[in-house]
Amino acid sequence: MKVERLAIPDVILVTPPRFSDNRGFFSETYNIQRMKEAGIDLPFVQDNQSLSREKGVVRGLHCQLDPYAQGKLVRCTRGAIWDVAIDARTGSPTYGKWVAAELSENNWSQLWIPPGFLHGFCTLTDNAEVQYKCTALYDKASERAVIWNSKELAIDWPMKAEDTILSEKDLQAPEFSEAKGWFQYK
Ligand SMILES: Cc1cn([C@H]2C[C@H](O)[C@@H](COP(=O)(O)OP(=O)(O)O[C@H]3O[C@@H](C)C(=O)[C@@H](O)[C@H]3O)O2)c(=O)[nH]c1=O
Repeated sequence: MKVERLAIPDVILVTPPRFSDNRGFFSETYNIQRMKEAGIDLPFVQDNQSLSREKGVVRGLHCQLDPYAQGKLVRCTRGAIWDVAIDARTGSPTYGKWVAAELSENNWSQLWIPPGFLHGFCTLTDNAEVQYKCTALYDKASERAVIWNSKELAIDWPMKAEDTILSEKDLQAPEFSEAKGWFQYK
């Protein structure tokens, strides 16, 4: 399995092998031992899947507060997305910095986003299907969001604001300064 630590080294891009033959392919998309060797060793308790019908859908930037803070292992099984992780851990040397990776049905990569990060993505194709494993259960009261195009974060999204589609909730999210103190760097 290919393993790459990104500019924020706690964020890890992994690419499991795909074995192709005349029928199609086979792939171990999650193997606890290989993920542990890659540095992803928290237990997962919930699997999620979303479908975004159109290119330009933005979901995020989302997190849950402790004790429901979630690590997420994200992949794209249909189409392509641009996935972004933002370090929101107070005291972290990379606090307020972001990293991104393209995840697609073609490159077969998965992005590990630890607890204490905000997460979001935009779809690069129509009908983008995203599946991700989470280390904590959904807890509505613990959910928090930061605005996707935060001036403070200056995320270099690969599309213009006028081409995006967001939920009402995400359009009303506050600036990153609101996230101060949500998480501590451990
Ligand atoms: C996230 C979530 C939502 N829901 C419900 C609440 C709501 O009625 C409906 C849609 O929820 P949302 O609009 O929050 O879905 P969405 O905007 O796709 O939220 C997701 O965005 C990405 C970026 C993440 O990182 C995820 O953790 C999650 O926050 O699904 C659950 O039942 N369980 C869950 O775990």
